[in-house]
Amino acid sequence: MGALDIENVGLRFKLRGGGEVTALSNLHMQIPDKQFAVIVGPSGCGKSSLLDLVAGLKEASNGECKVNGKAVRGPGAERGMVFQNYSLFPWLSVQKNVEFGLALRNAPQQERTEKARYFIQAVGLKGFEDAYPSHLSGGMKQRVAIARALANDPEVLLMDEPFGALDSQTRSVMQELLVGIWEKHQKTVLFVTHDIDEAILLGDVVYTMSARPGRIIDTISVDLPRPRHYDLITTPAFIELKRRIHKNLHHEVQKALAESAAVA
Ligand SMILES: Nc1ncnc2c1ncn2[C@@H]1O[C@H](COP(=O)(O)OP(=O)(O)OP(=O)(O)O)[C@@H](O)[C@H]1O
Repeated sequence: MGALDIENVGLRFKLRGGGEVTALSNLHMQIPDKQFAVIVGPSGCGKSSLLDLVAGLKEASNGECKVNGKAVRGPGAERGMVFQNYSLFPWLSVQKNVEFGLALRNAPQQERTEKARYFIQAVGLKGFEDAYPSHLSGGMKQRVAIARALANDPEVLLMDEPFGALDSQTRSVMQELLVGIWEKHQKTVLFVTHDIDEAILLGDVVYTMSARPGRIIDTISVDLPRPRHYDLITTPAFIELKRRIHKNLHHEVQKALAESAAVA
């Protein structure tokens, strides 16, 4: 079970020189168990902040995030996070990076070894168990980060632009890998991206956020059949979804630019 409720969430940051920034306001989302939910939004609208709130890395100024009805009060093993910059421990091997969450939970060594091996294989890195992050490509590092999150057996996988730093070919392979893992392991996924094609190719639902303060302004169910191959992006159904998301985003980016011009 990994249902996620985001109820009337607001987030404000106090600024050092006085005043505050409202990053999120009146944000509502209801993500059912096992759904692949994608968020797109203009830069600075609060997407990372929202994931941090669900991960328990930040605290909401008002409202609440709930996992299976239980309010988030801090980080927890039922939520796994994957960041754009991989966030691997450079001094640990692939095997030890993937074991990390299990070690934190004092899982027996045999369980750590077996689970890590299983997920290293699942992300296609068998044979690289003893390698260190500095010897891996970006795509390989992100596979390790995904294996590390999965080894901890989270119910909800939070992914903050995980493929943003990868070239388009690697990105497309990683998208297929992730969907395969999601279908097999039945996780709830909350995935942030700037890439509209990626959002539609991956998501059951695509949420569009407004310019800051971020809230959900559009929710689109993507009813395209799976598996979704890249060829799909030239079909009329795909183009129609893309047009709708693009139009909303364009409007929000214009709004954000107009606001910053007014402040300047
Ligand atoms: N610690 C902080 N103090 C003040 N403002 C902050 C702080 N952290 C984030 N912000 C502001 O809150 C807003 C939301 O930031 P956030 O990083 O969540 O946006 P984002 O949508 O993920 O951006 P991007 O797409 O560019 O990664 C931004 O305007 C940012 O400048």
